[in-house]
Amino acid sequence: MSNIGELAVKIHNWRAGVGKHKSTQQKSANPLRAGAISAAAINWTAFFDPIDTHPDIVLAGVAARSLAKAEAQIAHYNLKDVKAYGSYEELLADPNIDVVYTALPNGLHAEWAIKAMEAGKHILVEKPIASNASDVEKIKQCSIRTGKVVLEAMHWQFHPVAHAVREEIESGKHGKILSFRARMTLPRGTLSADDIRLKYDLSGGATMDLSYVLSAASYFCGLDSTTSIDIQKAVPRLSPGDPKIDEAMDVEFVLTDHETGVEAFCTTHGDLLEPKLLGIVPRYWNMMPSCAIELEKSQISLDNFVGPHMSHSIDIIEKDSKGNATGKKRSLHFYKGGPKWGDRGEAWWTTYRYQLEAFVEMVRNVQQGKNHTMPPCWLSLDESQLVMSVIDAVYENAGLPKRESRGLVA
Ligand SMILES: NC(=O)C1=CN([C@@H]2O[C@H](COP(=O)(O)OP(=O)(O)OC[C@H]3O[C@@H](n4cnc5c(N)ncnc54)[C@H](OP(=O)(O)O)[C@@H]3O)[C@@H](O)[C@H]2O)C=CC1
Ligand SMILES: O=C1OC[C@@H](O)[C@H](O)[C@H]1O
Repeated sequence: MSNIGELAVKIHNWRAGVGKHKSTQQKSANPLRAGAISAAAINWTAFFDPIDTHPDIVLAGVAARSLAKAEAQIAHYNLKDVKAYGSYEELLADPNIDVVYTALPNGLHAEWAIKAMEAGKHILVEKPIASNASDVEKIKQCSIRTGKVVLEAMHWQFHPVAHAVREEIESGKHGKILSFRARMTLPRGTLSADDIRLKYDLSGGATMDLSYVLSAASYFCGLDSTTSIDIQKAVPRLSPGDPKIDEAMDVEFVLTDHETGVEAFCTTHGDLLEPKLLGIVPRYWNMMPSCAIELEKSQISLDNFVGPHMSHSIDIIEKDSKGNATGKKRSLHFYKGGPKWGDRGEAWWTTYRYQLEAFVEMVRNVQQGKNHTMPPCWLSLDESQLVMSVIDAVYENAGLPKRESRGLVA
């Protein structure tokens, strides 16, 4: 799957002429020195590529469980001045590394996020940040204790598209939210049978991997500490090979804001192995992740909320006084700008590049003792934990065991 993401970003970069920006990018006098824990397939897309166009961070190391694998990834991407480490511990022990990115299997995120912070590193952790909400609490406590930055790489929330749609909703001009729908599917055949996403011991499952749909419900419906979450129905399609793994999950839930009394009825659909049409044709045409938000006065649809840098559509259709859709449609596009980034950013920045911009700024703020100065856009651990608690509740309602982190002492 990560290879498809890489191909998509390579096509995007080629179309947008990003190579020119990479070759002319000047680095600051003392850039942050970054290391990757694991030679994961997503490393280039989510971390190495955005580093190339950021002035204040360089890639300095890649660690894998074997030195040969780390060296192979460095050679594959022709990375210059990057050290290979034969274990994650070695990279964490290196004082030359300031910040770490990790795309380990989900069940190892919490353990290595904590180890990284205890080794004095700031860390960007792939989504979902942990196996369950109580492990996010352990990450949070460690971040407070060590004073290190930790950020869940929920990259789409850093893109101007997310902010523009949320601003429309929060403006009040469309009335209250009535319902929310989101879907994301991978056609059967995209994942190999031994993929980490299909292993319970590594905290796999569709609800975990496609946590984007729940994060979108949370982000657009304004889930916060004043909201209650009531899962009404969670229907999994179980893996024939492992009945603890949800290949797919359909969820219906209500988010109630106790301050405003607003109830948002949410439905999400995630499928890691969407059955082929007639058992033969992979449904690639369904792959575009989408959201639909029904408000009192309008319907907002957002296509490709996960990878909006490639292309996206935001359509706002007005409703008449009876609540029926009129033909009046407004279409928006946001490749840069929006309510959070303003003049900052470039139309060719990927979601990952926006995310890196925020991460580096937060690390610099903390290094300068400005712990409460936030980047234009941020995702707090409290927000990550709330989404993780929705994931826990979904598994409970579906009658499936909560995912457990590996290697974490209670
Ligand atoms: N933000 C995004 O767009 C995306 C995010 N992701 C997230 O990134 C993470 C990794 O995904 P992806 O890159 O596709 O995964 P990969 O399978 O390619 O990489 C996982 C890495 O984990 C390491 N690892 C350590 N222990 C184990 C173990 N017991 N079994 C298997 N691997 C192990 C391996 O590292 P080593 O190199 O040391 O052998 C491997 O390279 C997931 O959390 C996923 O949700 C994935 C794709 C897209
Ligand atoms: O962006 C993504 O797309 C598909 C998933 O399997 C992957 O883990 C995810 O982050």
